[in-house]
Amino acid sequence: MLKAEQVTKRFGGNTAVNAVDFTINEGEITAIIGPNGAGKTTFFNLICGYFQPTSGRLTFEGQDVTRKRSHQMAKLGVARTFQTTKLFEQATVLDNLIVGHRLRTKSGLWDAVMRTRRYKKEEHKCREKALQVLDLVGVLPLADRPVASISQEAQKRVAIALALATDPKLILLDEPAAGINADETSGLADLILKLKSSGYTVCIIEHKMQMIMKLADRIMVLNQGAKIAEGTPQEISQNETVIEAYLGGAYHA
Ligand SMILES: Nc1ncnc2c1ncn2[C@@H]1O[C@H](COP(=O)(O)OP(=O)(O)OP(=O)(O)O)[C@@H](O)[C@H]1O
Repeated sequence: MLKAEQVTKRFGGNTAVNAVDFTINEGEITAIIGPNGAGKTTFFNLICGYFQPTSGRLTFEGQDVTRKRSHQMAKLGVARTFQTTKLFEQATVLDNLIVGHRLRTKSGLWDAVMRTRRYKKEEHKCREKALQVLDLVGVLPLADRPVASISQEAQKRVAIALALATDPKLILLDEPAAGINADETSGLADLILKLKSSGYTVCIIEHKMQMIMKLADRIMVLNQGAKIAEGTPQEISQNETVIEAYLGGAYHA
């Protein structure tokens, strides 16, 4: 579905991503792991068009997308989640979804002020879509609650719903389980498996190794910008280079 060939991103003299070859297969859960500063987030930002590579090539469903911007990648079907801090805390869960979706639909200010037929039709569609994705991520009963009043885990589900509202084929999850407890993490892992069984392709950055080992079909390991390994969870957990660079004693303990 998505292919990176020799993708490199430099910031001044710092090579954040260094000649990475990588494939995301349709229908799979692919994970990117690696120590802090390894280049994981930068790689995500390259895939979804927030950054353009310094060199190398990206293709999505056979189309060259190396120079595409984020709104173009969103249209092609690539969405990423943001940290929950990007939610409007005082607004309700549903309004967060509607505003997020409206930012991506077609009506302009004129339509909104005049409440044209197009605007009303889009508004209705946004609302329907919002309710549908809130149901999918399991927070529909919280739709009318202000975001500030719901749990961290529920907020993380809302952040995922926000990405799903754009109807992506590929969804990129950036540390979805950061800062939540073990029970909540397991609930979130179930949701990610549900996304896969609903037909989404998932790529995930996560530090919680147990979760990744359970979820991922394939894992890529980055270290200092370079890919040092790629394989199934079992292959990765036995890979000497990975154990040395990242997993260390902590994983085996
Ligand atoms: N916008 C930027 N401008 C300059 N340097 C950047 C920028 N974004 C990232 N970097 C640098 O690129 C390198 C890789 O950072 P990146 O955030 O991609 O790593 P990461 O693996 O996601 O780390 P973490 O797990 O801590 O989030 C770091 O040295 C970082 O300082």
